[in-house]
Amino acid sequence: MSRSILLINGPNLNLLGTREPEIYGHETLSDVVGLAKLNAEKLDVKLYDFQSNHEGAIVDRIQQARDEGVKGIIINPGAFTHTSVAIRDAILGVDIPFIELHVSNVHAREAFRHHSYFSDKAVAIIVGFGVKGYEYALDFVATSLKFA
Ligand SMILES: O=C1C[C@@](O)(C(=O)O)C[C@@H](O)[C@@H]1O
Repeated sequence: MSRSILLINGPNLNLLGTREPEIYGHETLSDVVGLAKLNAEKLDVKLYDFQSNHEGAIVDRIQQARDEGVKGIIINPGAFTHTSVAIRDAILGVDIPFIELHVSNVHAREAFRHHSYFSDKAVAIIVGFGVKGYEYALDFVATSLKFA
């Protein structure tokens, strides 16, 4: 399979489903990843998935993606969205196009969530669609020429 996509979830997203459910909903990360894998199969793409609470581990995973020939990255950097120059540099360093995704509408929340170290470089941003955003992102990446 020539097209592979990497889905990255940053810190605390392993708690999806139990973490502040009024903001992030009731579906777990394994629900989300399970559905994404099924959809990837239908779209004929290989999906790698990775979750970490550690900045350096995410940097390492992004660097590995280049060796794997990953064509597109979908990333929910969690709180690192608002702090991480290192993850930004990694994703620019490997030169793989990416989509930035947030489950919640970060712009309707605290001011410190309004700034992102990723948005100005992302192909597209998905914000506030709940976990449905992961389905939209995968569909877009798998069918977009930018990720061919
Ligand atoms: O951990 C998260 C999750 C988040 O990225 C989201 O998916 O809505 C929004 C971030 O501000 C927050 O730190």
